[in-house]
Amino acid sequence: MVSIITLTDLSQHKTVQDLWVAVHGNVYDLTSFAADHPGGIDILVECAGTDATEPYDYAGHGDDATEAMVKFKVGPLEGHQVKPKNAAHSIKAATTASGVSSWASGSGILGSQSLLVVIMGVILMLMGLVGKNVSLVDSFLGGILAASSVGSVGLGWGYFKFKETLKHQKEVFEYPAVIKRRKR
Ligand code: HEM
Repeated sequence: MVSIITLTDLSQHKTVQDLWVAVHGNVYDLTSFAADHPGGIDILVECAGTDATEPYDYAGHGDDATEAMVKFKVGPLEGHQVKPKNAAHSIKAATTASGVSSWASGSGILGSQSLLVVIMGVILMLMGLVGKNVSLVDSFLGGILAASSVGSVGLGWGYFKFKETLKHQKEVFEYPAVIKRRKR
């Protein structure tokens, strides 16, 4: 039977000669590995006897580390709460999606505005064709003027919507704070 390790048990193993750390709900005995740790022995000694999940993630460990740590596993840590996987990614996905959808709905409205503008232009041109007091050139210019003003409003609105999308992404990239691993 696998015995659950309490934080008090864990805290008893905090020296170079007896070095345990907990990562993501499991406790690892890194005594034999510490000297070979690519990130250095000091950092392991610093977090020995504690739940080092946060610094572990912060260091940006990859698959090599995940594979290597299996053989050092002692057992599960008591009271570990499993965080929803890829929470940060879900936030990013949701925020980006909302940004994209607002952009998409923006362009949808832009599309209908353009249609409105074309209809207005056509009406004005037809007025020019049938009307006695309006010349074809005047009505055509009127159509262009109306089209460009409505079009500018639409473009301005679309631009602000697009800016919102960028703003969302910036916020997403700012959270959570992750320092990328150095390339070797
Ligand atoms: C639990 C067992 C651990 C194993 C098996 C492990 C393994 C590794 C490996 C293989 C690397 C090289 C980079 C990679 O391939 O990911 C690495 C780098 C590193 N590790 Fe660990 N590690 C462990 C725990 C920790 C802990 C608890 C810390 C605490 C802060 C830590 C801090 C670092 C740092 C700072 C680097 C260097 C990152 C860099 O500069 O590229 N490691 N580790």
